[in-house]
Amino acid sequence: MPDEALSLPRRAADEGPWPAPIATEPVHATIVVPGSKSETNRALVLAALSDGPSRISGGLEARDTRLMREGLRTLGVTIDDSTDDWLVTPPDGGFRGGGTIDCGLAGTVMRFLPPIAALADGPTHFVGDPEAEKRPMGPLLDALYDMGAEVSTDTDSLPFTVHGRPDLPGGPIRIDASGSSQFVSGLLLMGARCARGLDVEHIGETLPSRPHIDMTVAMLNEHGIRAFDEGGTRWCIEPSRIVALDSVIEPDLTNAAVFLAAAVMTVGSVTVPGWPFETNQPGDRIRQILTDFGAEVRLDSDGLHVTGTMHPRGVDLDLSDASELTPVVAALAAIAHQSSTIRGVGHIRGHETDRLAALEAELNELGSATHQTEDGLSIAPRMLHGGDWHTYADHRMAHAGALIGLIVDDVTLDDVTCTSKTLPDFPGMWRMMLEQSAVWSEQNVNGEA
Ligand SMILES: O=C(O)C1=C[C@@H](OP(=O)(O)O)[C@@H](O)[C@H](O)C1
Ligand SMILES: C=C(OP(=O)(O)O)C(=O)O
Repeated sequence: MPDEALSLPRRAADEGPWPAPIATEPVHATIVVPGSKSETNRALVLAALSDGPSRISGGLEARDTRLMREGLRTLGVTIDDSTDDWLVTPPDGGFRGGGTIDCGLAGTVMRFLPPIAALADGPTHFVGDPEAEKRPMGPLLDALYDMGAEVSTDTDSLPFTVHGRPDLPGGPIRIDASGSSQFVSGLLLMGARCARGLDVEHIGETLPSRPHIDMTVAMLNEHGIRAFDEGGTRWCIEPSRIVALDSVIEPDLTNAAVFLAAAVMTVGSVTVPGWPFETNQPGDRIRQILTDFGAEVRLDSDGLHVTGTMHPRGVDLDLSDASELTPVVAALAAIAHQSSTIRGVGHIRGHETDRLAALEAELNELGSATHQTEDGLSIAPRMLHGGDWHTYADHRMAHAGALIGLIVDDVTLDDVTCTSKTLPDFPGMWRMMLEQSAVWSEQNVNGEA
């Protein structure tokens, strides 16, 4: 179980059932979204593997990134995160074994740190939340074994122990990454530190979340590492030092999605400042998705602006590249005026929870006609009603429930504190969004009078 010291402060008011606040007027708000989880955890890992100290600015302060920092500290990395600019100093004499790393429910921690532990001078034990023990790990653990590390595990999932060696050979690896792109990213991030480099070939039928692999390759390039991407399913990395580099983290575009979707839910408008014009984050796909629903979407130097429409359309989307968006998209689809189909996301049965089963169960509990397909969901328009919404410890299930609760009376989440996985204070941000909307409404009505 997670060490209490690792939990972010949770507000007593947010513990226990959380009645999702209703939007008494359309949402009109500007929401500043904290740093990207995916970029923050890659930047931390690359800084730890680099040839000198580096700074990370705008890093996300949330449970997943805190677990990553604690995990790296266990491996001997020094991280000063007492100010907003984190200073990361790699260990002098190589990575240190002998510790236990808590992965919580963080995919990036459980998939990015075992490859680094494989370079350590002793064994590292990995544990996680009970839900984390259901997440796929087998292909990555097999790959570590093929690279020259010993791995002890009873179940092919958490908990397990990686017996590292500083002279890890590496070499050619064949891996089925159809369960998670993070297997590939985790290997590529440390590949240059293997004695023979790494030659990773994906041998599965499908490869989800490809933009996240592109993000890994792009960040490796910035650190002076060339990962030759051969045909999109094979990546070759020469052994080399990893050049230390200061980095600035973009806002988390996937976390922004729930706030932007609030504009569509309530026929209001939301702005997210600092939206990058160019990015490797798959969350950027939300711009096209909300346009498909019928929203007006505009990107300018002030940020991304979304204005909702009275009659949101149904959508037909392949979300394999941006599967993290599925819960928020499914919530919107449930209130759209035509049927929707979401495809290409079978692997999210192995995310924080089985998201297809969870969305089917919770949406139908509120009166929806949602069905799982082999690789996604079909959602037909129905009038929704209030009820209990289970979050299954999944932050994005909480986002979906909160969204529906904006326009459907009496939706109560069993737990909202799970949102601290990637946002330090989602309930506070949600309340602030509604408070801003009330002020906007008052000013607007007064302005018109
Ligand atoms: O590498 C990353 O930062 C991520 C990759 C994706 O994982 P999957 O490929 O398992 O979907 C994504 O869903 C996850 O939220 C973050
Ligand atoms: C799938 C997700 O997270 P993780 O990094 O734990 O895989 C997510 O954030 O939607």
